[in-house]
Amino acid sequence: MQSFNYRDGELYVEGLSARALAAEFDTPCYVYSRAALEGALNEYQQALEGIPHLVCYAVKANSNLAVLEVLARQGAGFDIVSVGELERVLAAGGDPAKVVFSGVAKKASEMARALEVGIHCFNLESAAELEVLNQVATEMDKVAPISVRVNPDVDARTHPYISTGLKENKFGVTMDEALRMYQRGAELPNIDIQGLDCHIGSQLTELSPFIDAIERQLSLVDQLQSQGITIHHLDIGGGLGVRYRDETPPSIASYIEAVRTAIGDRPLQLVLEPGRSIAANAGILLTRVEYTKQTPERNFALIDAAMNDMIRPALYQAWLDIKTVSQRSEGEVLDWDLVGPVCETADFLGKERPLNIEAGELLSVFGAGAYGFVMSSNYNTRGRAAEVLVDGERAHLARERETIEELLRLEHRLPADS
Ligand SMILES: Cc1ncc(COP(=O)(O)O)c(C=O)c1O
Ligand SMILES: N[C@@H](CCCC[NH3+])C(=O)O
Repeated sequence: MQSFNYRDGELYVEGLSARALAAEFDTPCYVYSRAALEGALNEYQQALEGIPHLVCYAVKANSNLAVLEVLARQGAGFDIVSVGELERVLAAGGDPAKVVFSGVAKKASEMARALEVGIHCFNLESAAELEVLNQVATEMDKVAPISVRVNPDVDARTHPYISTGLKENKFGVTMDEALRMYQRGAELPNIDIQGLDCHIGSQLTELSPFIDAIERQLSLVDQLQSQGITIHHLDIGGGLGVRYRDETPPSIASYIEAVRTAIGDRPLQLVLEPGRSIAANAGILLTRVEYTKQTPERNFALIDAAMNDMIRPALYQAWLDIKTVSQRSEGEVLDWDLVGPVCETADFLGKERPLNIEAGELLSVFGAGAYGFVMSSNYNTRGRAAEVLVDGERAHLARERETIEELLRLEHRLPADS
């Protein structure tokens, strides 16, 4: 069943009308579908049946506790990039033994916490980080499980800001450097070599870059084996794209099929770090048109969601589908620029969208479940939107709307005598 669909001209999220959700939780407001989250994770799990695997959902895509809880209950592991994300996973009941820790600049204190709770693996991104981790582990009398993240210099053919596997990107290390890091790691008593890691970018819509990267990883696995270093798991990262407009990414099943073929019958546990392909199409952003303003050049719909709520159009020129929550039979379809209240010309969610709208209209921004709320900010002292998780006929307030009092609470006036 589609989690977001129109019935009798009205948008529904599972069993609830979007109009009713907006009335209850106000706008702007993110709405996630539990069934859609579970469905996407299940697609991965089913496609991976029969081989040892761990699906580590990339928490950065959508880190709401209720979302993490849904995925943890279905057996997901988690890919984290900060101690903050680790605490979220723990708070949501996630299993630390299924956590992989990515990121180019982990602090010693973050490593210590991850060692304390016993994560599955640290994905190391530099030789310097290996030394720091060994030291932290030694001080704690622990052994740290590690992978080295290689940068295979493969073009992911995605937006340059979300490509991570080219040699000019800051991520990972070269194949040669990885080899040296494994040799060094094998000598260190508080380091336990477990895997080999790679993540070449996000919103990939073709299979070939993934397969190229995996083949390069596998040749390193073989080279390491010939030197007596055994790799137990292959972490292929995340990155599978979704359809926002007219993209035709491979399905989860065909992606996994291609990966399985590339790996063959090697005795490797397969670790994946999907984020967007689980969360993007499990969420919408509801927003209301406050005013309309028509000029000789443009038709502006001034909406109550802004770039601080959803920055992807401004940052990556991302195109998100935007529709009215109620399909109207009367009125006229015009091309509208959907712009927010923030004082930036880049503050738009869509441009020249053919829509039939008037002031007060409710709109739904689709594909907003990943890299939406998590990238929001308080720019222009705007409290961040509420987040709601729909489960069948029930709506669960997953995060309250931020109030201005809460925003001011962390700041302090100067002392009166200064
Ligand atoms: C290391 C790492 N793993 C996983 C992901 C998740 O990627 P995606 O949301 O494209 O699946 C990212 C983000 O690109 C990442 O940087
Ligand atoms: N934030 C990006 C994806 C980056 C993934 C993190 N490595 C987006 O919204 O498309």
